[in-house]
Amino acid sequence: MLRAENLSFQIGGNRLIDNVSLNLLPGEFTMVLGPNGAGKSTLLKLLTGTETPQQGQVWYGDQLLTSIPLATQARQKAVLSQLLSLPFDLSVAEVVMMGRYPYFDLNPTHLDKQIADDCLEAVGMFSFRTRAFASLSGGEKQKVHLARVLAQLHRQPNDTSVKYLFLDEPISALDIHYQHQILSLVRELAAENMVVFVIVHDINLAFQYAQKVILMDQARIYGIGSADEVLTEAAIEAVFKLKPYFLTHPETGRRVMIC
Ligand SMILES: Nc1ncnc2c1ncn2[C@@H]1O[C@H](COP(=O)(O)OP(=O)(O)OP(=O)(O)O)[C@@H](O)[C@H]1O
Repeated sequence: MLRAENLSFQIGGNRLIDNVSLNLLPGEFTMVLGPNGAGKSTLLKLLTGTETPQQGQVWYGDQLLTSIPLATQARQKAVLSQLLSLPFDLSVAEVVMMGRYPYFDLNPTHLDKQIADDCLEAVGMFSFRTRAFASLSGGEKQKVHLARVLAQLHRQPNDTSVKYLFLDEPISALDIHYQHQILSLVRELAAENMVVFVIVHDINLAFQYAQKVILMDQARIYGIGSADEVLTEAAIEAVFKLKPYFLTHPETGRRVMIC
């Protein structure tokens, strides 16, 4: 389990995260929603150790995140941030292989190459493996970075340890087919003893995929629970300043929102 207790974080007197506590369970697909500037990406940075809170602590299992050696963290935790450009001129295969860096010393093994290829295949990008990463479209870049984090958390058959996957708007550049393909894939991964924390803006995707929703507003958690519990008419009006209408999906019966 991931446990965050009373996290607060400010920059120059600006409170970006205000006394946030939460538990994230392995096996549970958590989606994080909220308006622009609510603090979603900042919360992700605090939960992954990219930023250090002025107040509060983050625990991975029974260990404080700050006490876990970075080499260990690199094998249990993967992060996809919103920034997709790279400072170097790398091929697609080389970008995905970055996800395997925690596992080899100088040269990737045959297994590392196989895992990288499999992850590219999983996101529909295997045929691009020799292309220059910089030459890809925005959506193609996003898929390659997804393959990189999948390669980083790839499990060996006897590995049952908890893994932690953090994705900041991973489908923002993807067409509707790949939005669903990637979220289905991530849901399958969550079921394999993985803590999954995914920031999205699409409320209907949360109704469809999320097992837990965290709705953020103004540096705090506005609501946490199932999508039906959290994404209510009152909450959406209060947080997004928009009146929603709810329909019922004709086949699945789940809630669908229109505005
Ligand atoms: N380095 C910084 N200095 C000052 N303010 C910052 C800094 N980084 C972020 N902020 C502010 O903190 C707030 C939260 O930012 P954050 O990126 O966490 O929002 P978000 O919920 O992820 O938004 P979005 O949906 O637009 O991506 C924003 O108002 C942002 O302008």
